[in-house]
Amino acid sequence: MSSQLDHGPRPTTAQDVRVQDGNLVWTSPANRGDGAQRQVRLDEVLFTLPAADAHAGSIIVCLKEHDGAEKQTPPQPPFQLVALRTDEALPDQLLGDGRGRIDRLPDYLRSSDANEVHVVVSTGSGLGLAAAFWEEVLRLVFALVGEALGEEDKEAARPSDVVVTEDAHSVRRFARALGERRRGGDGSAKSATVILLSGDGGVVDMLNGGSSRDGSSNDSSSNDSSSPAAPIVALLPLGTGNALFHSLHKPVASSSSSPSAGSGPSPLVLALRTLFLGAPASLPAFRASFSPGAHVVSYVPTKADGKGGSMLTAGGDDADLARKDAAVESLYGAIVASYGFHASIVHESDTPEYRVHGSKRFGMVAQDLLRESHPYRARLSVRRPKPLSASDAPPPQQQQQPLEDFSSATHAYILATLVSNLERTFTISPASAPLDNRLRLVHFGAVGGQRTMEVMMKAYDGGAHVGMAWEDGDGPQRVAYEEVDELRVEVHEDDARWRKFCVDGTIVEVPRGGHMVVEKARAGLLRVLVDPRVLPRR
Ligand SMILES: Nc1ncnc2c1ncn2[C@@H]1O[C@H](COP(=O)(O)OP(=O)(O)OP(=O)(O)O)[C@@H](O)[C@H]1O
Repeated sequence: MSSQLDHGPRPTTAQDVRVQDGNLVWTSPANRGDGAQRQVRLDEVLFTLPAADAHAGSIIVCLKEHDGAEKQTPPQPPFQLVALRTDEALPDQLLGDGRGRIDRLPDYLRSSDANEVHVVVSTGSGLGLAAAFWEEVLRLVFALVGEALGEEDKEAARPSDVVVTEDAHSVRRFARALGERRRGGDGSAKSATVILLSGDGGVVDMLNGGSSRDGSSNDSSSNDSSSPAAPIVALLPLGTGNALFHSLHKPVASSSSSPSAGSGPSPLVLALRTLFLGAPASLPAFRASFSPGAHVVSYVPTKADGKGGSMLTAGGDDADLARKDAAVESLYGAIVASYGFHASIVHESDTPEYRVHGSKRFGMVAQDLLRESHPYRARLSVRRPKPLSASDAPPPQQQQQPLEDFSSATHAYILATLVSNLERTFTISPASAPLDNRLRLVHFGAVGGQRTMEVMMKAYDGGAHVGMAWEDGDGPQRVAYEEVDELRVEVHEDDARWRKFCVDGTIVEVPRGGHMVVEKARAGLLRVLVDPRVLPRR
């Protein structure tokens, strides 16, 4: 795929531009004869730009998306970039609610001798729309912005390169090469921004592929400064769950001023606004360490040679897949580390057959797992945060709290997370706020398929599962929810199917008696671009 940007779309001239019922309405001179008005929802407006060739005037850039476009006849492109040019004063509503005006290319998007801007197009993510989004939207937005901002910015607004993934290791390879360049030691290291057209997997690959540092830390206050050298990732949510994106944008996702016009900006609209109007922040991360013998489990198509180890034991037609393992000692994550029901769903739904169903794949596999309702046998221990002293200041001696065992020997759900949402509408940790760098545990015991289902459904109800408590034959039960500094899970299962951990979608299997320890990593491994409205107030 070429990294050359040609011209952006020629903007349509718009007159009588106004806001009406949450819509941006205009008349186009070409259509004057039919008197027809055109409109987009205000929620579809990305931002405005100065018109390049005039002292006055503006370009309004919008993104329309079409559900099920591929099923129409003839098939429609799923995205349509709309650019309007007007010489009129803009309605005030165009500047607000996350819509802004770009008068200068932000530093983090300038390709120069001092800064690289990379676009990573992950063709295997989600429903496979990343390449179309790059070609039909993002490439053109960069061209529009460059043209609008003048000659100097036009050059700077060309991304340094575009990486299109060819296999499951492409992003890691890219991250490793980026890390090596940046650690070159010749003093020439550049800052870098990586625009990820992917799901959460792209972030994990960036965290694990590029880092050479020991990032573990028990110091929860160490997130105050992000290293200026840490690369910035910008998220374009083209995966399935997009947990990190939805969690970072949750406070601004439903703040639309135009309730009459729809349900707020789409994730891709929010993402494009953040890309051009955002601010970098240190990305909170954890480190999951595994006992000896642990290995990452992945599957590769093997029609060609038929080799590769044991086949998937559950989750669809597995005839064309072979397992490919790689030893692992530790992994960084920014989203979730889990054992039990969640890890099993992620593992068993990650087949080509299930992937075509988008986020529905999780529910499909969940049904089977709920029927089985396996009681996961493991020892769970947590290290709780040290209570603040009366003066609310940390005590002078920063001694750790002890690891404490949970009494139950069987479990349905053990999940530690740094984010609020695993999908846009699935709120696993309602107390988590963007960038708060607090690790929270959600846990419940082996309570049976029916009750597990009820707990999960409550998570779709804004995270109402965290207060649930009930009585059953084994006595009082509840969904435990608390902040932890460290989590340790030691697995006592004979069948390897139930010895899977999940770290941000990566599946790790341990031998019987093996364990995973999760603790916060120190700040500065990566930075992430966020909507400035979610930055902590100083
Ligand atoms: N061309 C390709 N061939 C094989 N695998 C690919 C290719 N491109 C990307 N992948 C892999 O596909 C996976 C996509 O994961 P990613 O997290 O981006 O999407 P997702 O799983 O659909 O979304 P989410 O993790 O947000 O639910 C990654 O493991 C990536 O390495």
